[in-house]
Amino acid sequence: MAELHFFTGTMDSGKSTLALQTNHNHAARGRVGRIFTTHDRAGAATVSSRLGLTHEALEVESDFNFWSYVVDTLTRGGRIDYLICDEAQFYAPDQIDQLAKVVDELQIDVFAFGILTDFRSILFPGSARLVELADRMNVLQVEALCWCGKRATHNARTENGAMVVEGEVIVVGDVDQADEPSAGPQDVAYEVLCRQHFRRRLTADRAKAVSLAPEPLPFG
Ligand SMILES: Nc1ncnc2c1ncn2[C@@H]1O[C@H](COP(=O)(O)OP(=O)(O)O)[C@@H](O)[C@H]1O
Ligand SMILES: Cc1cn([C@H]2C[C@H](O)[C@@H](COP(=O)(O)O)O2)c(=O)[nH]c1=O
Repeated sequence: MAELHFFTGTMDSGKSTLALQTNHNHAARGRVGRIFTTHDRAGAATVSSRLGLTHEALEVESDFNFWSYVVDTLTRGGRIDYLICDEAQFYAPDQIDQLAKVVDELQIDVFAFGILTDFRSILFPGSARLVELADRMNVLQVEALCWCGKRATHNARTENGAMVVEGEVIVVGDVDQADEPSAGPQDVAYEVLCRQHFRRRLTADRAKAVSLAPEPLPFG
């Protein structure tokens, strides 16, 4: 039986790597798939992993219809055994419904990968629909860590180095790497945090500044 799988985790937890590994393993056994993504950091029509793997993909525009695409392909004699869907948090809920229909009516496996919540800690509509419809939901086993060492559960956004909770929902960006110079004044970056430090808006930079300050921070 085909299934709709949803693999989720914070940013930087290995989702795109797993997406490309999943494609590799299925393709190696002669199965024929299609790889989809949208708004990847590496640019349009590309799935990129921080481990250095990249693969060309089909870009999912807002009016793209998975059901029509698959039916058209099969009607023209094409073969599709599975779909890999990266950055699925950005897909519209209707597109997730189309993916579920592809699984049920055409017996094609769908492997979707995406983050659950945005920088405000609110579910992305596409991810919410995946939670509602997926046959299996898997949380990535390689845990991204907060600066304090606890498991990171939230994706914080920083602007001018400070965590923000207002703004556009979709802003493509990356987590700052520890060995890279910190973001410039206009840069938007992301940082994964545990819930406590997300609630307190305590990013690594701010924690460092606070620990150097003479007065302790008055937490409410
Ligand atoms: N230099 C490295 N050596 C080993 N692992 C790395 C390195 N850089 C990144 N990674 C791994 O890659 C993961 C991020 O993979 P990626 O597929 O890009 O994540 P996601 O798609 O979830 O944002 C990191 O959590 C880390 O485990
Ligand atoms: C939290 C959050 C993230 N994004 C963007 C930032 C990245 O481009 C992707 C996530 O990619 P990853 O492969 O999981 O690292 O999503 C966004 O647009 N809005 C947000 O709130």
